[in-house]
Amino acid sequence: MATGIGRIGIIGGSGWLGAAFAQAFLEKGLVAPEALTLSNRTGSGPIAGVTWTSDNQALVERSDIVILSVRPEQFLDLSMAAGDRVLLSFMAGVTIETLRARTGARRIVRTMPNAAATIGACFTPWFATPEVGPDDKARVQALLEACGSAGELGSEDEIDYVSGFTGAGPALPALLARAMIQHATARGLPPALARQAALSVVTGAAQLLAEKDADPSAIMDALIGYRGITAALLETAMAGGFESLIGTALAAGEARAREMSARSAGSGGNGDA
Ligand SMILES: NC(=O)C1=CN([C@@H]2O[C@H](COP(=O)(O)OP(=O)(O)OC[C@H]3O[C@@H](n4cnc5c(N)ncnc54)[C@H](OP(=O)(O)O)[C@@H]3O)[C@@H](O)[C@H]2O)C=CC1
Ligand SMILES: O=C(O)[C@@H]1CCC=N1
Repeated sequence: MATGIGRIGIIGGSGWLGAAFAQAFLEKGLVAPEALTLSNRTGSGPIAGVTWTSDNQALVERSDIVILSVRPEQFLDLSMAAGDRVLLSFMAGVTIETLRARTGARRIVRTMPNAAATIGACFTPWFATPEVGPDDKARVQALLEACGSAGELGSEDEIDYVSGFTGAGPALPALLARAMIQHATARGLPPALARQAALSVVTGAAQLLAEKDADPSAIMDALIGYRGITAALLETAMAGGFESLIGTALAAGEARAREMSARSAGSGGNGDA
């Protein structure tokens, strides 16, 4: 192995997540440029000093850990045999069974990062098959922590749940910010100021909630305790079903992840390629 982490290959290394993790590995000194191989269909990309290829099997041969970061539908057109390497998948809705059937891998880790990986603020849950030993689990944890934090899940089933949760990342907070911008603009605030106000509310809240021991309920209770404006706002949102709607949305994300998993299953295997 080139370093304690080993040689890393990222299939889809020029994509949103693949490039974010590749940059973070290099910036944190976790992986040396000569130990990092990235692929896409053109065999070239914007990250310098590493090896680029369009040959995914060549990438596999140069790697100890292979990260799969193509879109689920692109995976169905992709051919590679992982052998004994650790295969770490970022893909939503592609099960361990499908990964095993299509790549021959047995040491498989499914993960669910999100778009905040680009700013190193992504929490990535992961689940590993029993064949992944403690040393490789430690490597996986270190690789994922390059873009934020990470934690092991107890079952693959939980990956489908978190796909619409951690995987969606900024999506629900962005919806909240947009709803605030739309309301404030309709109320007559200048659009630029409405945008600045809404984004500062959401990003300021994120920073407060990132404080150690921050408790969303405690923050709400403290503000409701004034029995004034925030109490009116929060109690109206809760009485209107805000929390139950968030639950319904998360359940819809989970259901879609399961549909995608079912669709990708039985798509055929070429693990001996
Ligand atoms: N983006 C997100 O927020 C999240 C994404 N995910 C999952 O992560 C995975 C990657 O997503 P994301 O980074 O957003 O996707 P992108 O579309 O940004 O990246 C996909 C990458 O795959 C490359 N690619 C496509 N086909 C092949 C191939 N046959 N061989 C090698 N490379 C190929 C593309 O390059 P080119 O077209 O040049 O070949 C591109 O670099 C997806 O499966 C998604 O479900 C999970 C959670 C959150
Ligand atoms: O929405 C998606 O399908 C991808 C995977 C999870 C988050 N983004």
